[in-house]
Amino acid sequence: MNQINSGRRTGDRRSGLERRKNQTGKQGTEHRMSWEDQRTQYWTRLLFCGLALLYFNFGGEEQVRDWTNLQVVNLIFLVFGIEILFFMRHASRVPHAPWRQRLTMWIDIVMASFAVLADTTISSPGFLVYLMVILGNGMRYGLRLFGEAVIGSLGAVILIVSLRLFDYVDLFSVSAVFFLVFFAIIVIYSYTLTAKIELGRAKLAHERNIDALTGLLNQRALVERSSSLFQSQEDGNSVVVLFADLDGFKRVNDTHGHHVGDRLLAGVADSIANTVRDEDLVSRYGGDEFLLLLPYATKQCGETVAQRVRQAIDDYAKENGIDFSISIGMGRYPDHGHDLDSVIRSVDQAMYRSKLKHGGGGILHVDGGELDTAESTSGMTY
Ligand SMILES: Nc1nc2c(ncn2[C@@H]2O[C@H](COP(=O)(O)OP(=O)(O)OP(=O)(O)O)[C@@H](O)[C@H]2O)c(=O)[nH]1
Repeated sequence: MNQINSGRRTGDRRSGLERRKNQTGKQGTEHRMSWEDQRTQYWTRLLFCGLALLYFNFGGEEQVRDWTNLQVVNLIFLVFGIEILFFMRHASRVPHAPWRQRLTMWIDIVMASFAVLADTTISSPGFLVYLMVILGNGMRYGLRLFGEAVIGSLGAVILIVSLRLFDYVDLFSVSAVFFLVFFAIIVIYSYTLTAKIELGRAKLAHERNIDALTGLLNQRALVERSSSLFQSQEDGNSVVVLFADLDGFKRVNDTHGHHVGDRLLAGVADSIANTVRDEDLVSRYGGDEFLLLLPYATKQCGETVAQRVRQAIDDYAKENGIDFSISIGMGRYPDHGHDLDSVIRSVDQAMYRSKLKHGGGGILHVDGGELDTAESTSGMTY
C-alpha cells in the first residue's frame, strides 16, 4: 500500500484517480480557440475602429469635446487600428493566447470609454460598443472574461457618468431608465446563455477525452496531446513511453464476472495514476491496456515509474485477492520512434516479448534491457 501512496504529493489526500480526473478534466475541458474562431472578432474590431473614425470626421470638430480635438482623436484611433492589425497577425500565428484575449478586451473597453468621453453627443453610440465587448468576449472566451468585461464596462460607464454628471442628469427620463433596464436584461440573459454553452462545451470535451470507466484520458485525447508534448521536447529532452497490459484479465472476467473486471480496471487506473507526477499523461489505451507518457524524463525515471506501477498492481492484486499482474514495455521518444505511433509499436512489441518470456509481470526495455522483477522500488524518488 505504501508503494501506491508513494507517488502522492505531501498533504494531497485525494486518490490518484481524483487527482487525474481533476487534471484530465481541466485539460479535457479547456477550450482552445483556433484562428478561425477569432478572425471575425478582429474584423469586427477593425470595422468599429473605422466607424469611429468616420463618425468623428463626419461630425468634424463639433463632434469632439473641448478637452481634446479631432487630430488627437484621429491619431488615437489610428494607433488603435495598428494595435488591432498587430494582434490580428499574432492571433493568426499563435491562436491560443489567453493573455492576448484579456489584453485586447481591456483595450476595447478603454477605447469605447475614450470615444464616449470625446463625443459631444451625450448618448454616444460608443455605449453600444460595451455591449459588443461583453457579448463578443463572453460568448467566445467563456464566463471568466464575460464577468471581467461586465465589471470593466460597468466601471467605465459609472466613471463616465460621474465625470459628466450634469449632462446626464438633464438626460434623465423614463425612456432612459427603460433603456438601462433593457441593457441589463440583455447582459443577464447573455450571461446565463454563455454559462449554458460553456457547461455544454465542457461536458462534450469531457466525454470526448475521458474514458468513462477509469476517468483516465482515452486514446483519442492522448494522441492529440502527444503531438504538442513531443513538439515541446526540444534541447535533447525525451518523453518516456510506457505501454502496460494486464496479464490474466480475461480470466478475471470469466471467473468473477465483468462487473468485477470493471471495478478492477478502475482500481488499476487509480493505482497507476498514483505513481506519476501531475504533468505526466496516463491513458486507458484499450480494454486492459494503459499508456503512460512521461515528459522530461530520463531512462532511469522511466524505470522507476515502471517498477512502481508493477509494484502498485501487485499490491492491489494481493489486497483484493485477485490473481493478475501487469507487463510493461518501455521506450523513449525520439530515440525509439519519430512519432507516437512508431514509439508505441516499439514499446508494444517490448511488452509482448516480456509477456511471452515471463508469462506476465515483467518490464522490458525496447533496447532489450530487462528490469529485475524482484527489484524493490521503495525509497525511489521521482
Ligand atoms: N470487464 C471489462 N472487460 C473488458 C473491458 N474491455 C475489454 N475487456 C476484456 O479484456 C480482455 C482482454 O483480453 P486479453 O488481452 O486476452 O486479456 P488477458 O487475459 O490479460 O491476456 P493477455 O493480455 O494476453 O495477458 C477481454 O476479455 C475483453 O473482453 C471492459 O471495459 N471491462
